[in-house]
Formats: sequence, C-alpha cells, structure tokens
Amino acid sequence: MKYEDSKAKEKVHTDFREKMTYGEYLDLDQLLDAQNRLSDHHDEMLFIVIHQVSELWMKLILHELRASIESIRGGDLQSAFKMLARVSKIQTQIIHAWDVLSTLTPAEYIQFRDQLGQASGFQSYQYRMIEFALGYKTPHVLKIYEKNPELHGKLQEAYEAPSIYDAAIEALSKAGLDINPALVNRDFTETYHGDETVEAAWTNVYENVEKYWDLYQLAEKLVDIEDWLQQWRFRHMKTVERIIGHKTGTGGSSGVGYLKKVLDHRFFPELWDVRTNL
Ligand code: HEM
Ligand SMILES: N[C@@H](CC(=O)c1ccccc1NC=O)C(=O)O
Repeated sequence: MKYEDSKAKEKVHTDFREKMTYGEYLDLDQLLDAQNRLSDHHDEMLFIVIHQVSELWMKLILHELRASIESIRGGDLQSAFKMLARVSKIQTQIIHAWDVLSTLTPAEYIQFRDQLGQASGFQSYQYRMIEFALGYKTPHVLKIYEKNPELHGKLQEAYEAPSIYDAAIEALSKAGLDINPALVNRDFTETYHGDETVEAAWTNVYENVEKYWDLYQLAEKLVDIEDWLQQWRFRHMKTVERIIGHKTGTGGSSGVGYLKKVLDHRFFPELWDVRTNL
C-alpha cells in the first residue's frame, strides 16, 4: 500500500468521516506550518510560497503524466488527452507564477540570498522527474541524490522508464506506421534525439488527419506541453536575469548563461520538424 493511501485510510478510521474538518482533510496544520523563513526579511515569504506552490503543481503534473503514459501504452488515448489537457492548464499556472515573483527586486532578493547557501532549483527532484517523463534523461542529475537512497531510487526508476514520447512512438508503430523497430525496445535511459522513421510517421499523420485522428490529437497535446515547458524555462531565465543579472547561481552554474543553454533542448523534435515538411 502506498504511503498516501495508508494515510488516507488512517484518517477515515480515526476521525469518523462526518466529524472530519476542512483543515484535517487538507492537512493544513502541516501545510501552513511549512513556510519557515531563514531571514526576517519580508520578501522571503514570497520566495518560499512561490516555490512551494510550484512544487505542488509539479506533483499534480507528475501524477497526470504518469497516468497518461500508462493510458497511451494501454491504447486508451482518450483518457490520456483529458489528463494532458490538465497538464497544459497547470503549466499556464506555474508560468503566471513568474509574474508574482517578478515583483521581487534585486535589492530585496540580495538581502536574503546568502542565507540560501548552495540550495538551488537545480535540486528540484520533481522537476527532474517531469523532464524524465518527457524524455530528457540527464544522468548527472541522479548524482545529486546519491546520499538520499529513497529519492535516488525514485529518480532512478523514472530515469529507466519509457517517456511519454516513447509511448507515443509505440502508438505510431501499433497503428501500423513504419517505425524503426530498434526504437520500440531502445535503452530508455538515453535521451531521445530524433529518428527519420518517426518524422515520416508524424508527417503521414498530419497529412492524413482523418485516418489518424487520435494520433494527430496526441501530437498536438504533446506540442502544447513542450511549448508551455519552454515558456516556463524562458520566463525563469528572464526573471532570473532581472533579479540577479549575470551572477553565478547558488547551485554552482553560470546562472542565466546556463538557463539560456537549457532552452536549446527539444523534447519531441519531430513534432516541430514536421511543421516545416507540410
Ligand atoms: C529569485 C528567483 C530565482 C532565481 C534567482 C533562480 C535562479 C536559478 C539559477 C541561477 C539556476 C541555475 C542553477 C544554479 O546555479 O543555481 C536555477 C535553476 C533552477 N531553478 Fe531557479 N531561480 C529562481 C526561482 C525559481 C523558482 C520559483 C523555481 C520553481 C520551482 C525555480 C526552479 C528552478 C529549477 C527547476 C532549476 C533547474 C533548471 C535546469 O537545470 O534546467 N527557480 N535557478
Ligand atoms: N539559484 C538561485 C537560488 C534559488 O533560486 C533558490 C534557492 C533555494 C531554493 C530555491 C531556489 N530557486 C530556484 O532556483 C540563485 O542563484 O540565487
């Protein structure tokens, strides 16, 4: 039994459902007691809340992505569309969070930045699991968690699992489109970089929409997700530039230069290339 499930059961048994309150159901004592500032600077509260809200939304994104991968692999594309549409809407929420964070000025941030030590969003394991679920497998990220076996195990599992794009490629193949067989059983720990048979298959789908309506819809849902993820990355990079300029990051990277470089990575390359082919 998963931890979440056992906790829910315990709640029902001990509280008798009718007596359970709003705060108990949502564990608000715990949730609202977790904004612990390291400085007494007013704006540190904003910094903490934005991160916590983003991590909560990431939790839901992962929940939806994992289930949609299972649905695609099981041939139930309609359920996957519903969940992927939800992922896109969540992404718009976390993109808008940058508008709130942009109210933090460099002069304000610098007053509590030192307190953050070497902590950095670089260490967000949920963000990495999202990247893994979308097929961007960066092995150096696993190293960060070597000293935490529980998290390392979870990340390793996500690292080895087929991504949503692997599931989509399998769906292309199952629909009778000619896909390089080596791709279907490939080493999923490798970041996917593109394949001619996949590009030809997507081109076929886009040219024969009425025949491949489901695959066409799947493609467009994936484009939505990559589009929004790139917009999130871009807003992060620009917000960082306006707050810390070109200072090096607390995580040890070059900062803005590094965040710009990450923007080069494409998750579903053929879905972008196909647009040129049509
Ligand atoms: C004042 C606000 C912020 C600044 C100055 C900032 C700065 C940075 C910098 C410089 C990096 C590069 C790694 C490093 O050397 O530290 C980074 C990475 C990252 N940050 Fe932020 N960040 C901010 C807010 C946020 C927020 C609100 C989130 C949301 C969870 C976030 C998530 C991440 C993630 C996931 C990475 C890793 C990106 C990657 O490796 O592709 N950051 N951040
Ligand atoms: N990397 C940031 C620090 C930072 O943003 C941060 C620090 C602790 C917890 C989350 C953070 N957010 C995202 O990177 C910096 O260099 O200022």
